[in-house]
Amino acid sequence: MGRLEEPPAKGVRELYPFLYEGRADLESVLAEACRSTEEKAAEIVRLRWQVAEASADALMECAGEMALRFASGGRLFAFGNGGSSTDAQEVATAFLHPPCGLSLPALSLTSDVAVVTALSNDVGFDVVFARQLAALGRHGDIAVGLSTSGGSTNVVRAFEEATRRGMLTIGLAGDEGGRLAELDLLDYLFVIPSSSVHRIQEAQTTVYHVLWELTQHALGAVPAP
Ligand SMILES: O=C(CO)[C@@H](O)[C@H](O)[C@H](O)[C@H](O)COP(=O)(O)O
Repeated sequence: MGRLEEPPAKGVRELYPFLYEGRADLESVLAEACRSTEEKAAEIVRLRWQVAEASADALMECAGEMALRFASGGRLFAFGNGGSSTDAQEVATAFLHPPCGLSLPALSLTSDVAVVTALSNDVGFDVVFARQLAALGRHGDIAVGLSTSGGSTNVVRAFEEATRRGMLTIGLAGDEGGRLAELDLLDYLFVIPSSSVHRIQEAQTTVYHVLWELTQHALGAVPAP
């Protein structure tokens, strides 16, 4: 990989003089930003290796369980807050409308603004996912919850509801797993060992894309990864 030490300075000062107003140090700031970008890229590679090494067997086993659920008519429900809410949407989209392989029934519980706001307004944000699972979830379905801290109450409550309903429960968390790890509630918990919310979110994409690929393979829809 080429080094990123040099800032993209050529012509920048001429093209965007307002950027430099009152910022004599901007070039060194840009250089530092480039260096730090390279370090972050290296960190995300390291984290992905760590989670792959620590969880290879669990990922394969989990994907096998997911394939069994889908083959028996199960559906996947994904949920999370903030950046994890859009990750939940990507999880659902990847399973429902993949670039190749089988289209599988999957829904994000973060996507319907009317449902999310009504439940939050009328009942409380803590139950925004649990209430949806109480209405939609059935024995044999799959719950995928993402939380970088592992501590969001609405994610924990959703998993409690999913467990009551006999759903397969799969959590993605960061750091040391937070409350999701402490509660020891889940069938599978994949932890990204970082305290950076952004690095955790980046590594979590790899976890759920690998789960997607292994599940499709277990269903005979795509070749072995
Ligand atoms: O980091 C971002 C966006 O990248 C934030 O929006 C972040 O997702 C939000 O603060 C969430 O509410 C954090 O919740 P959680 O991941 O700890 O469950």
